Amino acid sequence: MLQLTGLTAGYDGGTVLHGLDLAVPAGSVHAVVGHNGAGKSTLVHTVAGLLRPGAGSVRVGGTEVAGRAAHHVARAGVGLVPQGRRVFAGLTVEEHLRLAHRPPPAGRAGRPWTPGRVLELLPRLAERRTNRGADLSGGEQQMLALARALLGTPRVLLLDEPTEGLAPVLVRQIHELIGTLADDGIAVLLVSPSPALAASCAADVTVLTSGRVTARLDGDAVRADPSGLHDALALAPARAPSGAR
Ligand SMILES: Nc1ncnc2c1ncn2[C@@H]1O[C@H](COP(=O)(O)OP(=O)(O)OP(=O)(O)O)[C@@H](O)[C@H]1O
Repeated sequence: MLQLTGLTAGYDGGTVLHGLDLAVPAGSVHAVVGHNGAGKSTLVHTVAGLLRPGAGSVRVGGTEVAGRAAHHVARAGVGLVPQGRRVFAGLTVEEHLRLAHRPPPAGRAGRPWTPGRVLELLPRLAERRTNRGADLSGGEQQMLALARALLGTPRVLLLDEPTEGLAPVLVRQIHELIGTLADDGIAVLLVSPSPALAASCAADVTVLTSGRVTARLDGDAVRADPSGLHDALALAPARAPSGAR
């Protein structure tokens, strides 16, 4: 469902992603794990159309979207849950959901996501539906960011550090939710510095080091023995050299 080939991207200072190849089939979770500065957010932003790639291909269900604007990529079926959640402080949960709801294009397979359906999936948000973004806990804000992305009925969901700063009980809930969404047919690409998140729910795990793939592991193998993933991360430099190259 999501196919990246030779993806290269960066900023004015230079190249951050160096020819990345990666695939996420429908109904599966692919985790990209890497230290701070490895290029994880750059990867997510490039796929989402927020950053123009220097070279390479981004295919969503076979359609090329590399270099297209973010609204076009969203229309092609890519949903983004950004790092830091970015909910609106002054809008209520209901208002967020109303604003985010976009009926899927004609012919899109699967059951469309509506505000009612996301509130069934996320009952805590239903209880907080009249609360403003500023009054939600970090976990509730994360759920709201996820709800907002689902309301475009995505075929591909990009999750940028979805458990950052959350208590262990919420981290477990997010792991379960990610599994539920993949079971529903969504291709999930999640990026995180946490090997635990990758090991919890991913079918495939890629280690990103200074914008290059340095290991590809099978999720079941990581669950059986996480030492391979820990070794791959230990071999990666803890920090990318300062600035983009
Ligand atoms: N807007 C920007 N302009 C210039 N350089 C940037 C910009 N955003 C990120 N970078 C640089 O690109 C590199 C990769 O950053 P990126 O945020 O993609 O890493 P990351 O793996 O997501 O890190 P973290 O886990 O800390 O969020 C870093 O060297 C960073 O300084």
